[in-house]
Amino acid sequence: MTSANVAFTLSNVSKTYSNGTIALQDLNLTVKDGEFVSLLGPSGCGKSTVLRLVAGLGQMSTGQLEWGDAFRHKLAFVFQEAALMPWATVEDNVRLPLKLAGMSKPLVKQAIAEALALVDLQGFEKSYPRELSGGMKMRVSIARSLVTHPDMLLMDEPFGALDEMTRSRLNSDLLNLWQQKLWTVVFVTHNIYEAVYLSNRVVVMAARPGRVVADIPIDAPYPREDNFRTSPLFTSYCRQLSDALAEATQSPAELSTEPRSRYDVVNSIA
Ligand SMILES: Nc1ncnc2c1ncn2[C@@H]1O[C@H](COP(=O)(O)OP(=O)(O)OP(=O)(O)O)[C@@H](O)[C@H]1O
Repeated sequence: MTSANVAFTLSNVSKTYSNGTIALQDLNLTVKDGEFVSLLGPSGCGKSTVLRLVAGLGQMSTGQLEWGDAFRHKLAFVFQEAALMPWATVEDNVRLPLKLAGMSKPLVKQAIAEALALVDLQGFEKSYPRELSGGMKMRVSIARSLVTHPDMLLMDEPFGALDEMTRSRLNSDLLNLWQQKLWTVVFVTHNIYEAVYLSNRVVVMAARPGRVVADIPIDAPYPREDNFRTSPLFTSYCRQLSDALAEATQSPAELSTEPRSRYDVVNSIA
């Protein structure tokens, strides 16, 4: 892989919080420009810590983060909670990052309109969060992230609190947008089906200490139609991830020391 198509590399990263919790130990991860990578793993395995370190929110204890040459790394973070200002309209919520950046008024108006169109919320500019469904609130939150035209989305379980139907719809819409906009996406989830449906690669992590235990490419073409979700290929990837997760929840003593090779895992599909 040339450095030109690398978005970022985390090398030998460890993170110990001030209370002594070892959140990550010796974690290595390279994400390519334009890739959709999911981080999947049990609670507490350090998925959010990885995202925060990539976003520059907090310092690693050891190791390094290197950005690829061609990558502009204009980042946007999307959290599980929509975290909208309840007293502000949809457009005022989406306006917030632009206001903080001091953008001029005509450009702001256009940027808000574009961001709301991307998430299919035209016509809801004057609505308040209390008038919206959970899925719509999450769309507003995503619009607020997209309004600054990021290259990379760091998404921390953005659809974890939504019902299955809404999650599935937002998954499809996110994939369509990703294909149009050529973002690099790092997506944290607990949900195997979501990870398989969305990703080029799923990185499985284990806890205590947080580390990578499997790195599984999802070799299925895009666009991924709804029938991908019911295909034998989809089921076999879900099974592999389920096995890797079961391994991830074993105690460290029971695990092999090397991460599973992505090719070993792919070869075992049949
Ligand atoms: N600010 C902090 N101070 C101390 N410990 C922390 C802090 N943030 C996270 N941790 C601990 O670090 C470990 C990894 O946390 P992290 O939130 O990264 O995991 P996660 O895989 O994202 O978990 P979840 O899926 O539950 O969100 C956990 O044991 C957590 O309790």
